[in-house]
Amino acid sequence: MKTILVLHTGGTISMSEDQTTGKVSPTSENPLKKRGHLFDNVANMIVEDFFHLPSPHMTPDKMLILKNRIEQAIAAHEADGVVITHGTDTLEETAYFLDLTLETSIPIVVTGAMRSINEVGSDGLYNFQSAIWVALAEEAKEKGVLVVMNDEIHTARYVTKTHTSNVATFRTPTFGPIGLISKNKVLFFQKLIEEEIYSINTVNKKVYLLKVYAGMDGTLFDAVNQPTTDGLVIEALGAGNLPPATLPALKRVLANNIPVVLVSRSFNGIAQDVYDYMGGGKQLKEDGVIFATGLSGPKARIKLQVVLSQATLTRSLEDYF
Ligand SMILES: NC(=O)C[C@H](N)C(=O)O
Repeated sequence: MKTILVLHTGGTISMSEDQTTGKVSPTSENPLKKRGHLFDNVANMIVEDFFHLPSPHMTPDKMLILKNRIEQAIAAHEADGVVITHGTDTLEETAYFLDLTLETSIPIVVTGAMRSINEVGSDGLYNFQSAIWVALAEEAKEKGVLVVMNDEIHTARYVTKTHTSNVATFRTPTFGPIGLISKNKVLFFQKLIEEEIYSINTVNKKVYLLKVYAGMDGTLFDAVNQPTTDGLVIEALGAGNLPPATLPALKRVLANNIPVVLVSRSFNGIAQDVYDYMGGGKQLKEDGVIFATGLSGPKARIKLQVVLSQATLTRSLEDYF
């Protein structure tokens, strides 16, 4: 029988709702630990209450601690797969951080819940069970970090939370899920074309994220243009365009050798340097802005932070995106 390492980090999957007030609060011990017997004939389980965090409290430093624990388990051949339960608000960022920093072929699966453990129609135990099945599946090997929610299997790289309350909240824009679970049967129908792994031991780079809007000027660009800033990601308009009033401040950021990575604020599609007008993507790229393909703003920020945290860069920063 295979062994699965389960690392609980908190989130609604570990919370309970006060049936009178409707308030959802963390529990002292993750309720899923009491349901371990459901997997007695399925897998050996090593279960750790690793963090007790609502996921808005998750930080890159904590993601690194989680990564190091998993790395230790991999090196010690402690488990055949890993399941991490996590709050959904920042689940996609932790999953992608692990995807970029863990070198392993074993399944690493992240899951969560949109309803607390004692709510009618709670999805936590169901998602947890699905995550265990995926972590046990041979086909889940060599697939990078996976996010399993609501019967779907997504890559950590592209999945995102799209709804504040719906159990079907996790979607992959443009491409869709790479697999599904149906009555505990795990099916894959896609996989990532290439993997990216970066070895890091620290993650203290200051990388900011700005969302662009109609009529935006350079105020926020000037605000992040500091000697302590290591990078900037901008969620630009459409295919990758900016309002002209942002350009002088953007040029001041670039002149201070602060790398600027651009993604689109649009949900689907990719950023492309197409338009040749003031503020158009073609001119931004010529000015040195790096276009990231297919990533969301938060994902591009995680990636820039990880890439800059390596001991050395083996190629130009642009070649990493
Ligand atoms: N569904 C959830 O887990 C949301 C919760 N606020 C969290 O991210 O911890």
